Amino acid sequence: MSDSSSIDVFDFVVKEGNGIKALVVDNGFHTLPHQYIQPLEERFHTTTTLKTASHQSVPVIDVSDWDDPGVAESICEAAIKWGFFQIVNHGVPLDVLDQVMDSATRFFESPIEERKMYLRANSPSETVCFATSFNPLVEKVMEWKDYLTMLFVDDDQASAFWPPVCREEAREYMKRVEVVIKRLLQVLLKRINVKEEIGKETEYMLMGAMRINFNYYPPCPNPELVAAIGRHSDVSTITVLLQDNTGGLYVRGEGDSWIHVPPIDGALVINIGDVLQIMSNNLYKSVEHRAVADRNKSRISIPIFVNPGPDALIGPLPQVLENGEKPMYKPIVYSDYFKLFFSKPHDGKNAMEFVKI
Ligand SMILES: O=C(O)CCC(=O)C(=O)O
Ligand SMILES: [Fe+2]
Repeated sequence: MSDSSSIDVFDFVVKEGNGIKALVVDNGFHTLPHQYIQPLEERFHTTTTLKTASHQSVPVIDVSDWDDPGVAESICEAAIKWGFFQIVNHGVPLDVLDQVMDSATRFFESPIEERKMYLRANSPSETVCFATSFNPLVEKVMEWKDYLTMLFVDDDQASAFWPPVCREEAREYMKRVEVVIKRLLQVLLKRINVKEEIGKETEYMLMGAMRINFNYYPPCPNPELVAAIGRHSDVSTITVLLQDNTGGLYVRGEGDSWIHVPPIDGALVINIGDVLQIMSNNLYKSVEHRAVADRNKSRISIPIFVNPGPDALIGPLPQVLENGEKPMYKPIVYSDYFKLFFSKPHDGKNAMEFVKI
C-alpha cells in the first residue's frame, strides 16, 4: 500500500479493525494521516518540557525488604507526592518480565488475520479484545496505538480464550505481580488506618477485577504532532506497568512540567489510580500521564490495571474520615465510574469531576 493510494485510513484502521501497526509497519505507510494530528494545545514539546523538568524524577524504590519501615515510608511518600514511582528488586523474576514482553511482541507480530480474531466482533470472549486508539468512535483525534486487553476471570477462561501466543506468559506474569500488588496495597492502606489483613470483601473492593493490556505504539514520522496515549489518569486502584527500553512515558509534575519515566531494566512502574485517590480522600494522588511515540522504534508497554470488582461501592474509606475529615467524593458503584471513563475520549482527570463533592 503506498501513501498516495486513496485508502480511507479510518476505514482501514478502525472499521476494518486492522489497527495502526498494520498501516504503518506492516504496509509501510510513511506519512502521518490527518486523523492523528493533535490540536496545538495537546501537542507535546519534549525538548522544552525536558528542559524545565530536568531536575525532577519520580522515585525509584528498592523493595527487597518489604518489612523495612523505610521502604513503606518511601512508597507512601511517593504515592502522596508523585502518584508514580518505580520499584526494583520486587521479586518478580527477570525472565518472567522478559517472557511476557516477548509474548506481547509475538502477538503484535503475528499475522493481521490472527490479531483480528480478537476484534470485539470476532473475539471468543468479551473479556479479550484487540483494538486501536482509545475510543475512536467518540475521539476527534485518534491515538497512535493498538492494544490487546485481557480481563482475568479465572485460569480456565484464560486458557480457553487468551491468544495462544501469549496466554501462558501473561498469566504467569500476572500471578507473580499479584504478590507485589498485595504488598503495595497493604503498605498504602496501613498509612490510611486500614490496619487489618486484607480480607475477601476489601480484596473485592480494591482488586476484584484485574486486567492486563499489551500496548503497542508504532514508530511515528511526526511524534511531536500525535498522542501515543493522551493525557489521562487511570481509573484503577493502582496500575503496575512494565515498559520496554524505548521510553516515552511522561507524568505530570509541578505546574505544567512533564517528567519522563525512564526505562530501567527489571523495574516496574507503579501509579496510583483514581480509585485510591478517592478512597484516601485525596491523600494519594492519581496523576495525569501520557505517552509519546518514538520516531524510529516501536514501543510496547504492559499495564496491569488493578481495579475494584464491578459492584464495589467506591468512596472515601470510613477509616480515613474517622478523624472528622470531610469526604471530598460521593460514593459511586465502580462499574458506573468505569463506564463513564470509557464513554469519552481521554481528557485528563475529567472523570473525577463527576464524583467530586
Ligand atoms: O504506555 C505507557 O507508558 C502508558 C500506558 C498507560 O498510561 C495506560 O495504558 O493507561
Ligand atoms: Fe494510564
